[in-house]
Amino acid sequence: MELPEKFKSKYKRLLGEEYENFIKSFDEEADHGFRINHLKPKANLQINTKEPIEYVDNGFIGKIDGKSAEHQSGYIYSQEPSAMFVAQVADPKPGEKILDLCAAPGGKSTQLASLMNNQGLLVSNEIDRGRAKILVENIERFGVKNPLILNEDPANLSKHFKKYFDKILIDAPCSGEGMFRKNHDATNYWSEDYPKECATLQREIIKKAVKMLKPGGQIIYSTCTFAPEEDEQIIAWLVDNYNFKILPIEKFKGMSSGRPAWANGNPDLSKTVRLFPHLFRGDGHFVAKLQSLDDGKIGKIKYQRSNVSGNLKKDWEKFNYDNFVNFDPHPLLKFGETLYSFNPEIPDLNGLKVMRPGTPLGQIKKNRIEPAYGLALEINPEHVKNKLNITRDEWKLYVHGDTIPTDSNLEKGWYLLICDGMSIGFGKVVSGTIKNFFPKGLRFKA
Ligand SMILES: C[S@@+](CC[C@H](N)C(=O)[O-])C[C@H]1O[C@@H](n2cnc3c(N)ncnc32)[C@H](O)[C@@H]1O
Repeated sequence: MELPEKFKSKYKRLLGEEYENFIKSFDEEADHGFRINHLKPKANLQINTKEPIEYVDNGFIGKIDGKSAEHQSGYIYSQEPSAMFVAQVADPKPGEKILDLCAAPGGKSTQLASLMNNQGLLVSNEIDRGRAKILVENIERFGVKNPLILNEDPANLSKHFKKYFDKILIDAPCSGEGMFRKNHDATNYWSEDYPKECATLQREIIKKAVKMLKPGGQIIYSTCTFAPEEDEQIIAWLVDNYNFKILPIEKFKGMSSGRPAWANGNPDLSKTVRLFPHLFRGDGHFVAKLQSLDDGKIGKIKYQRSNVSGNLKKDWEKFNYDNFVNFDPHPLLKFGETLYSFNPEIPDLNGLKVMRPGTPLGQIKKNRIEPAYGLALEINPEHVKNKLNITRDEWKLYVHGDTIPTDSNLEKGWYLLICDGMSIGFGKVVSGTIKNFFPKGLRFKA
């Protein structure tokens, strides 16, 4: 692979003897991986799980088909193997409040959600509107319960969540040197000064993150670049300017320690972790875990309240009675023309750019409700009255937006469509036909 000359001379100087192996690794094929989603009930998945990844209990080496039922239904998530290490390091505990500050397309958010097992609060934020929409699709597909998905600048976010989170993951925008193998065009953005420019942005993001962290909370910082300016030097700056200590991270095969000599010599920097493609099966990452040494109170917050009118509540209760069993999502929120359930720990959403305040339950129509696509992917099928098994060929018709012929004796109404055990969406059965409610913007030819 053609790499910028200044990139090569920089790493020759930094890596010494290791340099040749490092540079050779750029000519090897990029590594692919995927995770199986344990938030969903067991299903008959057609995937190859021969090569498990040691440090992620549901992670595997391999490439998945983005146009498969497994992918559409959120049973699997494609993620580069080194990127899977970060959420493991965050080690979220059920019940914690966690912010994924730079979250799109959602690899780390969906993994955090898995580890949190749908308990606690996950706030996933992405500054870029287009990328935030992809984040929504991926989190929705994954079936995360009551996620708050925002499209905010960290500065505005920090005004709404003062000293609030137990953990904040900053998977920072970076010079992306670890992406070169997968995306050769990324080398075009690279210049000698690019890592320094990225570091300036990273420091700004961290300053805002610190304001949102509870005293005693943790920051997990990661990049997919090798540049010391964005890795060890950022962490050195953080501990020099704020009251944090670097926590040790358990390393697995092929992982190496951060290099104090590449920053200010602080020996604790060796507690950070580098994943180099010449030593480790993955494209490359840097991860650090920091503990706030502050004590004191958490910030005061005005919580979001339910805003559902009496009539809408009645429509919801009828819709719930007709279609679900033992299902009581709450509190409820009308947001736009959609009814959601939301996590009662979220702050008042006024003044925030909200992509999703929680789990979408249904589209509000005049005097009735239609089930939301996102609900089909989140709800346990046990709670749905009418279910219909469809074949993989019928699934192809569904994701293409076609109607599907079915038994003409089937009672009219909403059905959760299930393919090989995977919930894939709702359909409306009317006189021997399943009417298609797969969202228009997501349709594809499988
Ligand atoms: C490395 S990517 C995140 C990948 C994601 N965590 C995942 O695992 O799928 C970094 C993200 O930071 C966002 N970003 C760019 N500038 C930013 C800023 N000033 N503040 C916060 N996020 C920013 C980018 O749009 C990008 O989506």
